[in-house]
Amino acid sequence: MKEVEVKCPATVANLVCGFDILGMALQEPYDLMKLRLIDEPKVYITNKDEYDLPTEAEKNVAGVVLLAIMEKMDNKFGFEVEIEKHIKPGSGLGSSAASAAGAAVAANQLLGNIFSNDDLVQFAMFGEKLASGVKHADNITPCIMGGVTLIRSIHPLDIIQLNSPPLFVTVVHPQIEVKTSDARQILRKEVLLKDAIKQWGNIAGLVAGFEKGDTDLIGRSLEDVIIEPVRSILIPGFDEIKTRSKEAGALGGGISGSGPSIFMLSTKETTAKNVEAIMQEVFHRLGIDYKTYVTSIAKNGVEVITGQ
Ligand SMILES: Nc1ncnc2c1ncn2[C@@H]1O[C@H](COP(=O)(O)OP(=O)(O)O)[C@@H](O)[C@H]1O
Ligand SMILES: N[C@@H](CCOP(=O)(O)O)C(=O)O
Repeated sequence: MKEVEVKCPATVANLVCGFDILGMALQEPYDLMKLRLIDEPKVYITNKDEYDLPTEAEKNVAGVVLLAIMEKMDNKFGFEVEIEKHIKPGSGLGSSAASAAGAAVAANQLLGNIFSNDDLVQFAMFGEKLASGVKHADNITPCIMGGVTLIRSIHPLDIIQLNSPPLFVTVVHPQIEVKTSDARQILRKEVLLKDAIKQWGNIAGLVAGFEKGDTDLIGRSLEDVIIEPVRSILIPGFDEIKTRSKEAGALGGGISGSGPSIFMLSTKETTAKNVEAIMQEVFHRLGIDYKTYVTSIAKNGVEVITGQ
């Protein structure tokens, strides 16, 4: 029986100003997933974690991605899936994307790598549509390809992999769930021209900063005048963490994906650890359980650990 095991990284989508178009993969946390090819054209899902996610293929993001792949291959086979989740659903750390991207990459490995990265992103977007109601690729693309990625367009798909200087990423995940679908519904549908001008200046600055390895430019460009003012209201301690982290030397940061996680970028590990201490102090004082990570940008996306 053909089987593969993959490691599926967490991702930070948006990178503050790039709503739905920018994202990066993290070294930590990550999910594990095992996939086996079976003769029956069905998807059987087993959860090996505490999150009680749906096991029906149509309700699990990994399941819908595999069903899409099976349909493309005329339903000649099926899959058994074991998901061991360490990225809590509704974290803003791309939990759904890790399963969607992991399923696409693992299935491709079992099928002899017949699909391109663009094909895998297209398949994985079925999972994001299920999780958030909308096809967006800013988590699944860095999850599949690693590093920092830009989605110039999803119709047609146009992905640009960006360079990045070595940076430390400090993340705090307050243990409250914010569903991406809810965090999208509260957004205003229209944008003022003056805000749009500021935002596209920041996006261009951020992309240029990553490409040139200009960390000061990255820091100056980590500003969001459209989404953050609305969503940050859902995250206790957000303003204090951002202000104090920058005072401690972080380049900047903001909401990870749709929240509630917050991330900050630093050039030095000591700064990243000081930022972690600030995050811990704030959530401890607020009496909210949390998890923190001091990690870095993952060069690789979903990795095959064992199997053919
Ligand atoms: N394999 C899966 N992994 C994570 N979430 C899943 C999975 N399958 C279905 N879901 C659903 O997707 C939603 C979580 O996705 P989302 O709100 O985008 O959170 P995150 O920001 O952590 O990706 C939850 O409603 C969860 O039940
Ligand atoms: N661009 C999306 C990203 C959602 O990321 P997640 O990690 O919260 O699933 C959005 O901001 O809605």
